[in-house]
Amino acid sequence: MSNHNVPSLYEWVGGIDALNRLTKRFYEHVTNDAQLAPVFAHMGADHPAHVAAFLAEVLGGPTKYSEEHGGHPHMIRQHLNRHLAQDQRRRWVGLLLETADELGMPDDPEFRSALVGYLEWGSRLAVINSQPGATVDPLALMPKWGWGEVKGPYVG
Ligand code: HEM
Repeated sequence: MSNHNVPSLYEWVGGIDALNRLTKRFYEHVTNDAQLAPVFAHMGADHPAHVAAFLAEVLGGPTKYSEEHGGHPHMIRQHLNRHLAQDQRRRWVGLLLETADELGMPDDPEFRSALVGYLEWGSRLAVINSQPGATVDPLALMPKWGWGEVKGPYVG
């Protein structure tokens, strides 16, 4: 397969319908999870769809989250001052992956390692941005995730 024909992670997972199925089921589980339910007690009915649109854009799909939902700065703002803890972050990632298994999402090692790489990276940023004193760069670019590397060491 030439590079030109390599599908994006977005295409591989099954597009926006698959991501909507994933986040809908995931947040159903979240509301029944002792550790996570309190964190998401005030989320709106659109939260799963917003997170699906965000993931879609990160994974190489349509740029709807940037165009209609405020892009990366808006997402970061949603995490400010929430004092998220590592055990909550770990549960969030674990439950999302369990939900992907439950729904029969692609489970080839290449896709899952790329997905886990993004979820680890993104969820750790969410924790960092939820601590006191964190600020939002209004020009923050949307992360883009592909099949490979994390593009170098942490620079803050
Ligand atoms: C890769 C990791 C993550 C992504 C992509 C992500 C994505 C998002 C997005 C897109 C929003 C804003 C939704 C909107 O526009 O309405 C949001 C809000 C939020 N996120 Fe995250 N998030 C991540 C990790 C986490 C983790 C680990 C936690 C906590 C354990 C968390 C807790 C929250 C909360 C509490 C909100 C606000 C919900 C509300 O409206 O009340 N997030 N997240």
